[in-house]
Amino acid sequence: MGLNTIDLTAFLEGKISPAEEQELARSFVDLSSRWGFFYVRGYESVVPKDLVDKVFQYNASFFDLPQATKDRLAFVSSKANRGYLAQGREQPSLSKDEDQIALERAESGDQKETFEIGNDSDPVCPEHWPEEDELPGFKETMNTFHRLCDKLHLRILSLLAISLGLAPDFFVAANNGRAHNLRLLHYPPAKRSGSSNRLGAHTDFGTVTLLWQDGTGGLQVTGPDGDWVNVTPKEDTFVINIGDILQRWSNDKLKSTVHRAILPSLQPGEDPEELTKTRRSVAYFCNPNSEAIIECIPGLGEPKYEPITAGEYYAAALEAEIGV
Ligand SMILES: O=C(O)CCC(=O)C(=O)O
Ligand SMILES: [Fe+2]
Repeated sequence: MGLNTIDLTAFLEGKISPAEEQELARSFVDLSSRWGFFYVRGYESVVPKDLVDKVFQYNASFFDLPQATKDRLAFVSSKANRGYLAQGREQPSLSKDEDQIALERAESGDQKETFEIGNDSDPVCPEHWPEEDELPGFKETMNTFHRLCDKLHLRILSLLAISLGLAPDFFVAANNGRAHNLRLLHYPPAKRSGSSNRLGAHTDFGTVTLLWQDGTGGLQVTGPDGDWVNVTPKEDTFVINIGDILQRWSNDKLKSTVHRAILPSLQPGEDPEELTKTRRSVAYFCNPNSEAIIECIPGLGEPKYEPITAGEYYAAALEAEIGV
C-alpha cells in the first residue's frame, strides 16, 4: 500500500465548509497517527510553485560553488544550526548514543551534503550566507521561502489543533517564533557497487517537516506494519512528516516515522557500472519556540513524558549526530 495524499486547496484558500473542514481534520489526524507521513497537494496559494522551482535551482547552484567557498560557510554548532555540512559530518541515526552513531558513520556514512538556514532575523545566531556576488539572489529567495513555509506551517498546525478537538489557535503561542530550519540537500551521483545508503534511517526532531523532493526517488518510510515503503516523487506535492517533539507533545498519539534515503533502484537499460543520478531535496523542519515547554496536550491521556524545553531537546539531539 502506498502513502495517502491530502488536498489543502480549499482549506488554505478559505473556501471550505465546516463539514469539509471536519472531514479534512479527521483524515489529517488519522494519517498522522497511523503513518506519520503523507503527501500534500494544493499548497500553492501560500507557497507559489515557481518559488519552489527557484529554491531547487538554487539548491543546484549552491552546491556547485567551489568547495572552499562552502567550507568557509561551515556549520559550527547545533545550538545555532546554520551553515554548510560537508559529506560525512551529520550522521542521522535511530540511536542517541554518540559511539554507536560514530560506528554507523564509519561503516556506511551518508552520501550527502546539506546547507542549513534559520530565521534570518534571529538576533543571536547569524546565517552563514554566501556573499551576494557569489550567488546573487540566493539570500532573498531563501528568506522569502522561509517566511512562506512558516505561514503554511501555522495553517497546518491550526488544522492539527482542529483535528485534536482543540481551539484552532492552540499551537500558535508556542510556535510563532519561526525557529525553523530550512535545509537544502544534495545527494551526489554514487556508485552502485558501494553502500546504497544516502541518508541513514532516522526520525525528525521537531513538530512537522515539510519536504519537497526532485523526481529521482529513493526516499523510504516505515509503514504501519514496519516495512519500508517508497515515497515515490509526485508532481506538485510535498510530504509532511511528524517529528519527535510532536509525538511527545501528543503523548504518542501522532507518530514520528522512521525514514531514510537509498540509491534509486536500477532501471531497465541502466548500466550498473555507471554512477546514479544526483538527488536533491528541500526540507523545512518546523520547531516550537526554543523556550516553549512541551508537555502533554490536554485530553490525550495520562502523560508518558516529563515536560521538556523545545530548544534544549532539539540541540542535544542534533549535537549527537553532528558532534558540535
Ligand atoms: O532527502 C530527503 O528526502 C529526506 C531528508 C530528511 O529526511 C532529513 O534531512 O531529515
Ligand atoms: Fe528526516
